[in-house]
Amino acid sequence: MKHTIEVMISAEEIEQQLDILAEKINAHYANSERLLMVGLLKGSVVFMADLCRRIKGHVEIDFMSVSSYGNAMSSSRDVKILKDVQSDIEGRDVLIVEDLIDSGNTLNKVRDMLLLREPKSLALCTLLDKPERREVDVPVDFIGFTIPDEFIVGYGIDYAEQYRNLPYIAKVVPLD
Ligand SMILES: O=P(O)(O)OC[C@H]1O[C@H](OP(=O)(O)OP(=O)(O)O)[C@H](O)[C@@H]1O
Ligand code: HPA
Ligand SMILES: [Mg+2]
Repeated sequence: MKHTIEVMISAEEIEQQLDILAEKINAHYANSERLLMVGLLKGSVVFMADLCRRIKGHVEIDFMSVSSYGNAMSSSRDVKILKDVQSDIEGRDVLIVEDLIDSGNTLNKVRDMLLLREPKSLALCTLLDKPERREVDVPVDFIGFTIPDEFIVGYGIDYAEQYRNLPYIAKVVPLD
């Protein structure tokens, strides 16, 4: 598809919001002994790298890979688990770190799966939330930005694997 991109959230705005988000997360986990942050590959990698460096105390990171979009622009609803976490999460405080919640299918599936393993607590953090697109309800504890129904790229998020390296968030604008 022929398209262009337009900046939606600048790198400076992301930095500022990460400071606010990290402050909330640090306060929430002030008494936690071994917080485990679980990022969903690949989209959350950039966000995870910036967020985890702002979290205090003993923190571990791990990753899962699930995929529902492939190279398409809409969710297939059929969320596939491609790589599981390496850590045993039973009895742990677990924070899922996600770049974007759109339909909610990805996080809903991951949440259900991780809850079966009986973590001490399970919370969800997303940089971007697109509530207008929600198909399933997911309880989100920490949200960076609530955004309108636009297709987003940058800061880890792709369109057909392109644009993950952008330091800002942009929207994809189709050209005819
Ligand atoms: O709320 P949903 O409608 O499920 O969509 C959100 C998910 O879709 C994207 O991932 P994708 O499956 O494209 O994989 P990627 O992170 O490797 O790009 C995005 O990074 C979220 O993980
Ligand atoms: O807006 C989006 N951009 C990229 N990937 C996505 N997966 C769900 N929504 C999006
Ligand atoms: Mg993607």
